[in-house]
Amino acid sequence: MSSSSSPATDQPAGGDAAGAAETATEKRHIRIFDTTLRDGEQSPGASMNLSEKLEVAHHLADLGVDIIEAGFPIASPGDFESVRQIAESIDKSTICGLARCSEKDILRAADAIAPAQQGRIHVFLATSAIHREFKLRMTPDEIVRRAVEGVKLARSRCEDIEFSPEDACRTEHDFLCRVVEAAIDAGATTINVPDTVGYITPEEVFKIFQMLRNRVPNIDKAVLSTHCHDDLGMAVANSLAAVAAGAGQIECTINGIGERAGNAALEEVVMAMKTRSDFYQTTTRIDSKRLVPVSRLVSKVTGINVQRNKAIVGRNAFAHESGIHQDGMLKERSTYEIMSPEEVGFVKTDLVLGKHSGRAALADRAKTLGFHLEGEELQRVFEQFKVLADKKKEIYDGDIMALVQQEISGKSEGQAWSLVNYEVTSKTGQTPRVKLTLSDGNEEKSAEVAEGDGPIDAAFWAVEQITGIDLICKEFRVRSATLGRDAIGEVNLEVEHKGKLYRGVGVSTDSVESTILAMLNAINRIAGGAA
Ligand SMILES: CC(=O)SCCNC(=O)CCNC(=O)[C@H](O)C(C)(C)COP(=O)(O)OP(=O)(O)OC[C@H]1O[C@@H](n2cnc3c(N)ncnc32)[C@H](O)[C@@H]1OP(=O)(O)O
Ligand SMILES: CC(C)C(=O)C(=O)O
Repeated sequence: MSSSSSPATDQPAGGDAAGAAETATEKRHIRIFDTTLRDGEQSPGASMNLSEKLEVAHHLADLGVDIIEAGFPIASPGDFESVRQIAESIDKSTICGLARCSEKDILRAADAIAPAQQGRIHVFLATSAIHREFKLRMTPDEIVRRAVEGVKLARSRCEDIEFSPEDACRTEHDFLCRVVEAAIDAGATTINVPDTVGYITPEEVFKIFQMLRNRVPNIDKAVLSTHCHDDLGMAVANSLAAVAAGAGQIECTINGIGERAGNAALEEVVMAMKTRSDFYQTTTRIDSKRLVPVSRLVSKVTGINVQRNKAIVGRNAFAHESGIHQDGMLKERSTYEIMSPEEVGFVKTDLVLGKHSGRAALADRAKTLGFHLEGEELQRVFEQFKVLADKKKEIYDGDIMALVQQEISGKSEGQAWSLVNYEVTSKTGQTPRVKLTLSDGNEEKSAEVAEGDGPIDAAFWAVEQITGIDLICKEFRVRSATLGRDAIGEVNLEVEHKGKLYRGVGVSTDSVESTILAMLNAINRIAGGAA
């Protein structure tokens, strides 16, 4: 797609080695608005606890994200608290809270972002005929009045206001122009144009943005933003079409997680604009070398795996399997590689850690993987590292990531159950037996059970008996964190308790122990109120 705002060069495509030259045109800065902690968390089963959200927010700020949508403060006290704490502790990015067009939502969002150096309130109200008639039951005039009131109230509490006409891409053009003009007059500084249901095509997005720029008289007073869902697999293409038509902000999530099929993937839109800056003529503040570590972190804390062939961050994204490709790569990498693995943060490991490594080497390795370990946190991970190093000869990056993730996920509030010791007996043809001792933080409690189909089932019974918390296991996944027979086994659980879903993760070289640790992680989330 070509346009006056995105001049394509007439150079041959193919990166530096192919000789493509950049034009002298000044590049447009595109703001990256990350909504992993809000829309991303709306992925079924992806809820994060407070410490996980804080960790992700710090990584997003280090990555260079301009705006972090930290949550929907009216949704729950936990959401409010996480937005407030993120606003309090991050000054490198703008911190944004979402609100419906209602007084209580807007005031709650304003209070949550109040501590931020730079705060934003994001007010939304659906505008399409389907949403107006069936969901909101409001007339077009009422929609305009509510949008104006909402933006004005938000603006009385904060300078930086984003307004989203939800389902904008299915809204009648005349009405969309009317709402957008009114919202800007009321004080909106960013106008986001969401494709809420992932219905639109790139050509149509391009025309909508062009139409808004041509028809809304005050459009220059606001930054235009795009927010695309991936129901038809076009979220990234649509976001880039919006940029080509003049959008100045992209809303996206790490790994493309989000409601239903997800949102536009941050790493994909960023690397498309970077690799094809000759075409898009845009820049971002994103430090691309941090993309892989942040992708791994989000995958770990949400329990949503990244598919192997996922663009940019998938394990196979830079793997060249076939002979002709390998031959080309050996002769000249740019024959088959349009960007380098190092550029997006894949690291080559030459330092292998083991039982003789100290804190400095561990902290350094963790830093390369994107984690800043210090103080008590470093000490706790170091202790786990030494226990592991006694069992395994060599400790790989995957092991370190698994230990750090366990540390982040384990930091939940309130009473914390922990494993003291266990013994398991399992023989062919006999019911397994588990002797288990846990600590609730004050005292140790033990149980011995002979029940279940196997040692893992027996461990479930024993944990339930001691904690008094009933769990229905909905999903149980074991994967090895690294290669080799002595690899760490990582257990990811999804359990139901009183109708709500909770996740848990546990890592150990022993799969029964990983299971018990994953159950305790889920139980501590239940106790701490984080799904
Ligand atoms: C497109 C998006 O992704 S928007 C963000 C979606 N995210 C979420 O919904 C996650 C968090 N949500 C929640 O925790 C809850 O839905 C809450 C706390 C916000 C509201 O809960 P409840 O008060 O029980 O309302 P419920 O969810 O059943 O229904 C939503 C209500 O908000 C109204 N509403 C929806 N959008 C808006 C809006 N932008 N402005 C004003 N009202 C709205 C609906 O019409 C409905 O009102 P009604 O109950 O009078 O029919
Ligand atoms: C709140 C808005 C921006 C949204 O998430 C959507 O429309 O998908």
